[in-house]
Amino acid sequence: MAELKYLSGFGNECASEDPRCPGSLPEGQNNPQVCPYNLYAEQLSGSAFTCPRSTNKRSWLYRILPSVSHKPFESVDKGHVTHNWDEVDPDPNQLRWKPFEIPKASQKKVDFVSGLHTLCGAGDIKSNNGLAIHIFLCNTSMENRCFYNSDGDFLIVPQKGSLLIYTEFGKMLVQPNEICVIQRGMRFSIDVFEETRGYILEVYGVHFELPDLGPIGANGLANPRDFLIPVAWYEDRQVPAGYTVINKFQGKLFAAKQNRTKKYYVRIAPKSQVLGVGTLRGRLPSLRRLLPAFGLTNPGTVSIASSSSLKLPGETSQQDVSPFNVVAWHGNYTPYKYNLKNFMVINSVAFDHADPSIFTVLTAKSVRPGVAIADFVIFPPRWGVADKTFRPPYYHRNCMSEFMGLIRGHYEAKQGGFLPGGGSLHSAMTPHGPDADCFEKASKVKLAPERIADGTMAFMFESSLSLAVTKWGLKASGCLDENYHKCWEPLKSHFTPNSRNPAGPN
Ligand SMILES: O=C(O)Cc1cc(O)ccc1O
Ligand SMILES: [Fe+2]
Repeated sequence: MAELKYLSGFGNECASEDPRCPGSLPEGQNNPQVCPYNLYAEQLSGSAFTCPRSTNKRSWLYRILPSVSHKPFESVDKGHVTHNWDEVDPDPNQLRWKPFEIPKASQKKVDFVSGLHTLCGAGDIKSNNGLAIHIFLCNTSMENRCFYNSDGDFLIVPQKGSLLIYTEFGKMLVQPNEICVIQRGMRFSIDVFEETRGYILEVYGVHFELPDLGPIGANGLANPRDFLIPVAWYEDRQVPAGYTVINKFQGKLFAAKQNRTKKYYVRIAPKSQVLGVGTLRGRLPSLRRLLPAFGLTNPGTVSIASSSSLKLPGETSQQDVSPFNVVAWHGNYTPYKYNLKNFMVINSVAFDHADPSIFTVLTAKSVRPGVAIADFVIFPPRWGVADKTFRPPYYHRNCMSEFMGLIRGHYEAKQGGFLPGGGSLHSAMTPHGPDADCFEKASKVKLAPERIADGTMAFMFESSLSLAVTKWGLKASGCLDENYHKCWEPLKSHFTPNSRNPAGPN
């Protein structure tokens, strides 16, 4: 596959034309009476029209057919997708999952959508407040079907296998150690190349932002220029077997077939005699302009009908068409991707363990200052240099809920048991921290500058909401590690009431 091109800059106002149609973006206005190349103009609003400029998000898409060209949506099986946070009784225990099992392609073909499994979540989809964490486990590309989410934004973290994502804005290749965000309403279809696994953080009603930097200054953490946006790409592809648009709406799945433009037939009124077929893509006004082609000069004598009963012999009246028919777009509401290797790590260079908020890549803010619906936090490779310090994560209890996943390598707070493709959940105020082995090692080790987490990448979805685990998460996944709590059992008292031992071995 030829290397894909991208635009760059987080939240930028971008503009892109498929090079096959130069000049396809209207000049100086959004809604010309007739768009270049006779495209349709369609706005995708990602914020209320009236949001302040700093949070206002919308894009204009110039496309072969508007998205509204589809048959009615019908409810379909939602598999393991849920927004029911009362499926099982609450469980405050530390939870850990072994790597979630990917179905074998030889046994069952599963694509990204049918491979979605909701693990936990909280909040309310209908009032646009909350989040869900899903695991995707698939082995097959989405074939002539795309997906869009009416409920929220998807932050997708591939862990095994690359994702080639077709979107209305163009194509993105997202490999493990990269992440992408597909915002609410954007249609996408995913090709995979092997048995593929990853994590999704879905937030309802808000969009991800870069965290404020405060005293850090103007640069650092995830820099805006490293966020990549696809360039316009279209296909004018008819799918005789039917193209299916899948929609997640209020937590349930629906499917609709997407129609090619109805053909319009020109007849002489009142005899209903079909004279000929009009353009495939034109709108009615432009069809009227075609009338001279049928030798008709007086529009008063004709009517234009779309009824398939007027079909000419050999004509099909409707065919299904790819939704990736956007020839050009402009705006600031787009999908984007980011390579985690570009994260500029800031950390303690003197002593003590800083809070993991220093590793925040993206945040989805709540209305309470400093309190996130969800943060996406990573634990990237870096130097550990803190003097006289217990360097691994500290023991703690947190009013926030912490879901962790591992893309590759191992995590600094655990010697074993937390594996790539697995996960852990430490709920609100549930105690957790380094396992016994990790504590013993880190409190004895001679401190010197050391590389931490080289070749590894753990991450955390941290939320101010109290997360409920689903039935799939607790039972059906079959991956829950019943022995997780045992990793802290060997922790022993080192209390020496008669010796203060202020600085440990150093
Ligand atoms: O629980 C965890 O492993 C995540 C975490 C890491 C860290 O460095 C400090 C606090 C914290 O919750
Ligand atoms: Fe923690």
